[in-house]
Amino acid sequence: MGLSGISLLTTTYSLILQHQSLLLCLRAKGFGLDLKKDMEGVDYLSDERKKAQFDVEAMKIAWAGSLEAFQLSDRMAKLVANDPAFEKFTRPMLGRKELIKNTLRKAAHGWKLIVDLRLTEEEAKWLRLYIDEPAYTDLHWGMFIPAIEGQGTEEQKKKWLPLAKKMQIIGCYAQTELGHGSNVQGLETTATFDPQTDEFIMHSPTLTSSKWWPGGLGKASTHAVVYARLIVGGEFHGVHGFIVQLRSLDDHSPLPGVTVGDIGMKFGNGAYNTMDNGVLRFDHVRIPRDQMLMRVSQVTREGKIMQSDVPRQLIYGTMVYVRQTIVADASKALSRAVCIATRYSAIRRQFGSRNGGPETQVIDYKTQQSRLFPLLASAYAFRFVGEWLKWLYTDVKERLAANDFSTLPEAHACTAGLKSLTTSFTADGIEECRKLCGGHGYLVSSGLPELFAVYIPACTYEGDNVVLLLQVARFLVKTVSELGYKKPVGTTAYMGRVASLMQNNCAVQTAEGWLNPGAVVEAFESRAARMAVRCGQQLAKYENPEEGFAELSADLVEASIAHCQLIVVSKFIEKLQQDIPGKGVKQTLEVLCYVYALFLLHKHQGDFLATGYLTPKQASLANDQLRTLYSKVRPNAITLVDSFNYTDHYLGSILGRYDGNVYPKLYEAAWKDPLNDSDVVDGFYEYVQPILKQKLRTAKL
Ligand SMILES: CCCCCCCCCCC/C=C/C(=O)SCCNC(=O)CCNC(=O)[C@H](O)C(C)(C)COP(=O)(O)OP(=O)(O)OC[C@H]1O[C@@H](n2cnc3c(N)ncnc32)[C@H](O)[C@@H]1OP(=O)(O)O
Ligand SMILES: Cc1cc2nc3c(=O)[nH]c(=O)nc-3n(C[C@H](O)[C@H](O)[C@H](O)COP(=O)(O)OP(=O)(O)OC[C@H]3O[C@@H](n4cnc5c(N)ncnc54)[C@H](O)[C@@H]3O)c2cc1C
Repeated sequence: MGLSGISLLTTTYSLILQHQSLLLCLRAKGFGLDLKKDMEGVDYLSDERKKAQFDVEAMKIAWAGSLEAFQLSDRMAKLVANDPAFEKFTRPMLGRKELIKNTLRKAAHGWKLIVDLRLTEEEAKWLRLYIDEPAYTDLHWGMFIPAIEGQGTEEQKKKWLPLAKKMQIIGCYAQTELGHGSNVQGLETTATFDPQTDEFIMHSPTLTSSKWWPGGLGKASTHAVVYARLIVGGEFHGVHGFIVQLRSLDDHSPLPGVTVGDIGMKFGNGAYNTMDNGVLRFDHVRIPRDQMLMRVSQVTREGKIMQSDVPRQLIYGTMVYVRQTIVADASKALSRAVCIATRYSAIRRQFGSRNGGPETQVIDYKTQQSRLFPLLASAYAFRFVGEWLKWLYTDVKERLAANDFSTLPEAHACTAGLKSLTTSFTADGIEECRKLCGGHGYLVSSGLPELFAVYIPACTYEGDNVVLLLQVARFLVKTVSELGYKKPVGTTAYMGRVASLMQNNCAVQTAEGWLNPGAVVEAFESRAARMAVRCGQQLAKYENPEEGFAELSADLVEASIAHCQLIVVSKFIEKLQQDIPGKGVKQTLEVLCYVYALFLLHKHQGDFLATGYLTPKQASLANDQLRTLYSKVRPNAITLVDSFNYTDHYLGSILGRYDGNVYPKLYEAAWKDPLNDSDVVDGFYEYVQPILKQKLRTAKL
């Protein structure tokens, strides 16, 4: 569609919106309510905002990472929120075809803004984030381009990146197959070198070899990085990436030998159904030899395999990159849900009314606090560990460019483990936020059902969370087994003090004693070290290490979780050792840091007790301190979620509105449902009236 088509659509769309709100006013008046009068301009959360004990503007900067990052993100959020083309409230009601067309329209409008306003890549990334609709562009920018950047030679990058970055081609990341996802080495698609023609022949030999799941593949992509078994001279040489054109650049039809389509509807309405996850089969499709991504291995014109000195694991490098971005995204998704649940918990009142006065705000119930505040603290914890992981990834990338591969295993273990830990917790956390909002949380207009439906596949894509924790376990077991002769570094450096961590027990004697970063870190280090060493000792009893690993895998997963939780706690504490300006900002973050750590300690106290590091009394003191900490969070709760700086557009939730004007807006939204277009429902005369009018022949009923 041309750009004039897009603006016509936008105008039509805003006319529809105006028409809807007019209808709504008339209808509401019909019920004797003047909603317009009640609704506008009042901040129902202003009393809550006055309770803040810290400088909210400074906290916004601490959350964003820097003043520049805050300003950039704020500018992009407002650009999207103020543009009617990005309206999203009708999304859950659209059929699949309309949904995809709507997403294509938004992506085109987003691209027009990027070009017209000359946005930087960083600005464009935030723009796409705030458009808040999974689209083929996520995979094009998030995986296709990084795959070429990470695995292509300089020549290949020179050829393909300009085309991709100007969007003259659209690409996706085609790795997973119908029969193979986690086991990448088990992929069946073949790329056979033909020395006669200097080409690879891409082929899907079985049904299970069909590519299945790649986002953007179904309908949008013209190209893909396809992962396939390299076959040269009749021999298999491992899985590699190949750039393959799938569709004509003239009319978008599939090229000869290519069968491609969408895999069908996914969980939830709207949600991830805006994405065209696809299926792809090749029937002996030929591509030039130079379309194999050749940074790791090269195939020469003569059909020789040449290995460069980079490790073959670099073929998995795009996954390391994306797992790192997924950790940063976890804090965004969790903070959105928490923002909604916190604001609504301050508006919602139940029970406790005295002398006809108002009922109690549900946020004041200790049970509500003990469920909500750890999620709030976790959102901040994930934000800071995400920031650290980005630093780690940047460092590894620079080292790789200089052919230093020493930190790659650590980067793999950290990205895999933290991706798993943060996405599992966030998925559960969003669902908990829905429950914290009672019945209204189940309404689509709360924003929570769609957020949940969009988010949960994060536990599966980019590596199933259990499979990834098992990777961390391998890394830990290796670290433990090498302790006698190799000094552990990075996130496993604490293992170097394993003797004292195994012997020393917790010294905390009072609830206040837990407000000590050293005591907290030592508790998490001791628990993680003891669990890893215990697994190592158990493993040593097996003659066949692989058999032992499989047998003990559930325990190994728990040890990996303990290690990853230690990383998150430590990075939060390290963040607080930095200069954080603004009245009360650091002190408030310290409270959240202790909430995060002591909540985990309470939740997993079985581990801490079983490893013998804590006594039941010390565990109980931690819980006492947690209650005190919740009281400290309470006055700051609303402003802590305001500090995320989310627009109402991005939140997409009536319950989470900034002004707290929940009930009139919920009432208004109900009347926007198409079912309320008429008083008598379609189908009434066919299916309901005949029942009402029936004359029963027997008197039995
Ligand atoms: C602005 C950015 C926006 C981004 C937008 C993105 C939005 C997201 C949308 C979602 C898109 C989703 C995409 C996908 O899902 S793509 C497909 C992802 N697939 C997977 O993740 C598959 C998971 N499986 C694997 O990663 C591996 O196969 C596995 C780790 C399980 C390894 O299996 P296996 O044991 O068979 O391993 P190998 O024999 O091949 O290798 C073992 C050694 O290699 C090391 N290793 C493994 N992985 C890595 C890695 N990624 N990096 C570095 N090293 C790695 C492993 O530790 C072993 O090392 P040792 O031999 O030394 O022990
Ligand atoms: C929304 C979405 C988008 C996606 N986008 C893409 C994309 O763009 N490109 C792409 O290539 N792929 C994509 N994928 C595919 C995704 O990467 C895979 O689904 C994922 O890697 C998991 O693999 P699997 O489906 O084979 O799960 P399986 O490995 O079959 O997992 C099934 C179960 O087996 C368990 N299991 C598997 N192996 C082990 C083991 N060794 N030990 C113990 N338990 C095990 C798992 O824990 C899980 O419980 C996407 C998937 C989804 C849901």
